[in-house]
Amino acid sequence: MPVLEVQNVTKQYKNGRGVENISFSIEQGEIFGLLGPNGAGKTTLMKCIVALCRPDQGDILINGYHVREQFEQAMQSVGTLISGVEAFDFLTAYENLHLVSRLYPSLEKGRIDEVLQWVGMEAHKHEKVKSFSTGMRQRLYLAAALLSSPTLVILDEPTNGLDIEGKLDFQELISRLAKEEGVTFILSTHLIDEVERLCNRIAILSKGKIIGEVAKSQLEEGQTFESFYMSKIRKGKEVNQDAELTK
Ligand SMILES: Nc1ncnc2c1ncn2[C@@H]1O[C@H](COP(=O)(O)OP(=O)(O)OP(=O)(O)O)[C@@H](O)[C@H]1O
Repeated sequence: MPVLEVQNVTKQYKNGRGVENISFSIEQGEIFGLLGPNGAGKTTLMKCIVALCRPDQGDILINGYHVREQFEQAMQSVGTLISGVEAFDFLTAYENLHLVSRLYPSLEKGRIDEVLQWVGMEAHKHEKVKSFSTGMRQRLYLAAALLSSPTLVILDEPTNGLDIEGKLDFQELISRLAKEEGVTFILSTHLIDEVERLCNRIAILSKGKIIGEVAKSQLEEGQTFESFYMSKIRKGKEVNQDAELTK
């Protein structure tokens, strides 16, 4: 059974933007990259997956549970880092994670320290979040996403604001969790080197639609995720230009 199934999902905002008829599924242990230009619909789709946004049509299943009808069961094994979801500034890193941990009564003692160590924030755990840099906040959000030992982790531009070392540490952590613990990841990012390094499959969103999907194993000789991405984006532009000309 796939960890995540997105079936014909459409979400249209009042201004007509959003995502249209999106379908894909992800198997356990995959690192799935969601790529696309600014405004393509990546965050919207991720928000739909974790029910921060209600699709107009379509179904989303996590480990076989319907996100809409079986929300609690579906979300039990999900960790998320989605733009726009903030920590409490007036609490420390540890206190913020402690607050999140109350959602998961069966967490082991010491788990907060463990995830803080993973993301390199142990030394700052008793500092208030209001004094944190963007990168430190991002590390804290990642720690929160991993706190409950989720089997599916949804990361929206997770290395935004991280320094070089932070990025590399993060990439190592994701690879390790996927390989050793079988954790499944969906990752949206604009950093193509991150995609090449981490992802085993990608989907390309453009103007709310999927215009390409490929696994690393399906790439032709000499082809990279970057060249696949650029070929799809260029093709999309040509199609749009042709449509304009025939209007
Ligand atoms: N709450 C909203 N109300 C109206 N339109 C919205 C809303 N949120 C997003 N949009 C629009 O929907 C489209 C998709 O936005 P979304 O944030 O999902 O894109 P994205 O691929 O995550 O972009 P980026 O790479 O810039 O983060 C954009 O055109 C955006 O302007």
